[in-house]
Amino acid sequence: MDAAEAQTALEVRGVGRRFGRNWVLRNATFRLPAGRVCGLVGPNGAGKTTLLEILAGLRAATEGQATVFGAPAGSLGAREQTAFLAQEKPLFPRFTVAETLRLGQELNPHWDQRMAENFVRAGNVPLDAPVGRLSGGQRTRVALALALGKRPDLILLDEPMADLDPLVRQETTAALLGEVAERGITVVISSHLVSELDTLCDYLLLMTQGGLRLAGDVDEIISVHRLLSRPNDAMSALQGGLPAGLEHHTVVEAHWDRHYTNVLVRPQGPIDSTWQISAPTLEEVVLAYLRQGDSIPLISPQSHVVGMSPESAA
Ligand SMILES: Nc1ncnc2c1ncn2[C@@H]1O[C@H](COP(=O)(O)OP(=O)(O)OP(=O)(O)O)[C@@H](O)[C@H]1O
Repeated sequence: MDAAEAQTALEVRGVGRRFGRNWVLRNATFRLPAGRVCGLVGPNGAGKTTLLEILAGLRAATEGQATVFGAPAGSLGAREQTAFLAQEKPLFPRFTVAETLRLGQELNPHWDQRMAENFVRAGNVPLDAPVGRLSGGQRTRVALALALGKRPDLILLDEPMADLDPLVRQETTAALLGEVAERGITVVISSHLVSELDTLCDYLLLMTQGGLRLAGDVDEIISVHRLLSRPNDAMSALQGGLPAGLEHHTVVEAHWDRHYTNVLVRPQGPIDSTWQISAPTLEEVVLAYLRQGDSIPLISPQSHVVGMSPESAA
């Protein structure tokens, strides 16, 4: 394995999945560098769970290939390096927390008992309590301890915090991020909590029913976008088309309120001085792409897969 490969956690080439006659995922192509915390965002039904299950080796792709640290997804080599946590957190309700961790130890040859125990203790989870009697937050801690105890290089999380109250979610997220940063673990975490993404991840994959729309470093994604605003000119507001003077830029979304025209663009050169220009937040960028499901994809250079043509440049 050469140096460039060693730094790649995931390489996904033209991956698609069909259920019956319906394609739910088509031509997903991206690379995820190792050591990143990657948010996976998209509307209901965009195929996030399907993609995570393919990466975890729980489901076969109908087309394309995915590798995990160079090993084909689903192979023993890939599964040994990967921990997957589904939204339902399947745990045995009658097992105590200690018994659950013991099971983790039995099933995983590289199990780190001390780390798993410390992780549940730090969340005030009693080791002798049956899992079925724990709160949602405590159950999430136990499920995360099982994932971390395996000492994986990659953790795939499917909306693990969706059912937690904001404070517990914040606390659990901080604990998880602390552990993964210390161990250099790569994380892919799907989430609908767009406003919390910037505290969670430093890399982003955004998919809609039309396919992958954004892939890349969060700072890079934000830096190639601008929010433009100027008082409405009556004609363009009436016509509702592309605001005049933006033909050379990639317009992600334009909308008109009573007084202003507001546009999110990927500038392709100087912007006309009639616009007020500001930098968008990650939330503003993500919401615009979610609303405009078919915008031109932005796959950052770091996310390009060698030998595959990027769907688009900035
Ligand atoms: N086993 C299956 N058989 C048939 N269709 C399926 C199956 N699993 C998923 N689908 C369909 O595939 C599509 C994508 O589902 P998936 O769960 O991957 O989306 P998602 O982006 O994770 O959605 P959500 O945000 O609601 O969790 C959905 O339309 C779903 O109904």
